[in-house]
Amino acid sequence: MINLKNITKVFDISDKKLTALDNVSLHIPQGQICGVIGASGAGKSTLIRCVNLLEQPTSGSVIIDGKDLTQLSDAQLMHERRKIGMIFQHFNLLSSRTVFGNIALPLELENTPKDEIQKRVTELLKLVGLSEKSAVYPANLSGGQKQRVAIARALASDPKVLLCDEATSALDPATTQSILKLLKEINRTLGITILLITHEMEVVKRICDTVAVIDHGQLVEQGSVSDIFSNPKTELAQEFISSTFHYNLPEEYLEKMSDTPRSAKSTPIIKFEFTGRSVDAPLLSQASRRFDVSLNILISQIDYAGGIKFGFTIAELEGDEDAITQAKIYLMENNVRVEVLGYVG
Ligand SMILES: Nc1ncnc2c1ncn2[C@@H]1O[C@H](COP(=O)(O)OP(=O)(O)OP(=O)(O)O)[C@@H](O)[C@H]1O
Repeated sequence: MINLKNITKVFDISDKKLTALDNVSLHIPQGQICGVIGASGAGKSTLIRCVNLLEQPTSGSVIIDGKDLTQLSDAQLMHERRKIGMIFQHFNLLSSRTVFGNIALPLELENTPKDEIQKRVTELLKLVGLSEKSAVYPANLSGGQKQRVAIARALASDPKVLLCDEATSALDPATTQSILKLLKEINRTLGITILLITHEMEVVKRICDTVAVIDHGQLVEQGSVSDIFSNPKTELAQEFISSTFHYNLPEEYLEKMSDTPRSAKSTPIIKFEFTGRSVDAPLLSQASRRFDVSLNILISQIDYAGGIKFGFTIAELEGDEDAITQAKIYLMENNVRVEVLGYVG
């Protein structure tokens, strides 16, 4: 449904050239949700803006529903853009129009008859759970409600594709969950293909089927969510996965911890991260037995993404220094990511 082929975007800034997208290719089949994740400045917004040609790629093709948008006349492009809805981080609602008026706008621009507008907007309000708010102005809505209005407006022209530009980044965690749930519902019930950009792996984990990691304008890794979570190939993908874990070490450990061992008796506090390839094997107990190292587990978490189990354990390791080193090597050889957080004692 969405097929980006070798997209490059170069911005001319005074006498310098900045390559914001470098030969990006991405295919999203009909009905799938794809997340593009990257750090600030990686090129996410430029990429999503190239999909509806708000930004003209310097080279490459943007094929939506079989048509290459870069080859169309302005009139043809306007027609094809109706197949593409978009929502934004800051909702972009018209403050002078009510909820009804905002959702009705794209239909009015298409000269849809009034009774049809009434019917369609009523349906959309029901879909996004805002039937009671039809006559309310955006200023009197919560962030989550505003995004629901924006979603309804994006769906008004019955698009085949929905682009989401950091759609939950301005929302609190609970509201984020409810908006992601709504997007998933829309994807399932209406079969709409969704491309979303985000800097949060949490969003990818919750609703995406596939994910692409963007870094300095290049897609450095892409695949199904289960593939990436079970076998991240780049350090960047691994970092995004790690960022979905939230933990606090006990205060008593933080107070005692130092970056380097204070004495020969110091013991390391180590974070072991497991992905789909390592999480089911009893690797920690194997390492403990094999190298005679004892583990005092402080925190452990397991989560799921795309049907894949992944997680981490933070433990204090006691034993001979060589034995600890060998245990660490053994775990790393078995696809466990090992990070020394500090030392105690
Ligand atoms: N209109 C523009 N003119 C010149 N440079 C631009 C323009 N838009 C984006 N850039 C540059 O292109 C690069 C990618 O920017 P982009 O906004 O796509 O990144 P991003 O991943 O969306 O970042 P963020 O998450 O901070 O919004 C940045 O270096 C940015 O400064």
